Amino acid sequence: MSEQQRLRIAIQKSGRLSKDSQLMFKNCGMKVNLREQRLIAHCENMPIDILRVRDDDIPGLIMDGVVDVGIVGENVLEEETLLRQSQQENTEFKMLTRLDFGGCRLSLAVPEDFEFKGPRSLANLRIATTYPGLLKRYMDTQGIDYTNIMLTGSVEVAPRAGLADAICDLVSTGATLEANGLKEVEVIYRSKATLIQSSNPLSASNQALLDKLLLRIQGIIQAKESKYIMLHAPKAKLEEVIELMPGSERPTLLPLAGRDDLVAVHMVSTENLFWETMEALKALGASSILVMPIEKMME
Ligand SMILES: Nc1ncnc2c1ncn2[C@@H]1O[C@H](COP(=O)(O)OP(=O)(O)OP(=O)(O)O)[C@@H](O)[C@H]1O
Ligand SMILES: O=P(O)(O)OC[C@H]1O[C@H](OP(=O)(O)OP(=O)(O)O)[C@H](O)[C@@H]1O
Ligand SMILES: [Mg+2]
Repeated sequence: MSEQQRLRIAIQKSGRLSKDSQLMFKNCGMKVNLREQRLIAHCENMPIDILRVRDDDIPGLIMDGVVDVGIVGENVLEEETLLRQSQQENTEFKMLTRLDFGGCRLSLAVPEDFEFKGPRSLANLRIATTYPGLLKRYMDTQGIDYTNIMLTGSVEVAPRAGLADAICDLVSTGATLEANGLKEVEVIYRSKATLIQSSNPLSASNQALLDKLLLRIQGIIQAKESKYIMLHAPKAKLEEVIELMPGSERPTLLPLAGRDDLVAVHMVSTENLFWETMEALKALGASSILVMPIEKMME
């Protein structure tokens, strides 16, 4: 098959989304040798090429139809969309699915000793960010003037370096802010990684391949969120036990050898079973409660 006909997927070369993107494709059954530091990696068992680029380039590559599919944070996607809209450029793409990694928030943060009494406290101050479009949209809705200081990295250092009074940057655990003597004061955008597709039509075979991959990806996400639960329950308390199990519409009931008073209950739960629920189940007389991970799922 020629290079042109292979499905082209762009992922971040190295950074926060790289490992999870690679693992997701591996779990989909794709065999890709990414060990070499090459821009393009060929999938050995499917007609797919993986392009490894900086995450900032992925939305543009999709919107310009240079690659077919991409994994990128919603923050970067939305920022590129705002930039392109301001330049009257094409912003079309198809959102395929939100993924279960790359969760973070874009927040305003100020030095610990800054007296913050709401976004108004930032009026006419300098705010350093890598996301000028998202910051402007937020400040415009608040009706607050400010000076944008564009930085592509080390944003958290800007206040200490005297470059800015506040920052607008990505936060996950908050450890980076704390290490730089800053406090988070407003969340302006919540983001996760997403799978997006170019709006250019694919060949029938590539579209079929993508549809298959998408089902596998959704199966992986669903499986990660689900648990297989097994327990022994007293027959007399069965209704109450089933009531307590999360998403327990159709449990399987099995007889237990030599025990007429007990029954085994098996079910797939779409949620985790919390300790509190396990304790409540035990209080009802349930025993041998097992909560097991599910690797793959197809409904
Ligand atoms: N602390 C975090 N926890 C989880 N996800 C994050 C975190 N920080 C960023 N992300 C998400 O991962 C994406 C990539 O983050 P990363 O810091 O690797 O980007 P980068 O430094 O711009 O990389 P590149 O070199 O590809 O431009 C972000 O746009 C965001 O969607
Ligand atoms: O709240 P935290 O858990 O500390 O995470 C936030 C940090 O993570 C990201 O940077 P990353 O560590 O990916 O490095 P980078 O600045 O080189 O992109 C982001 O830009 C923040 O700096
Ligand atoms: Mg980047």
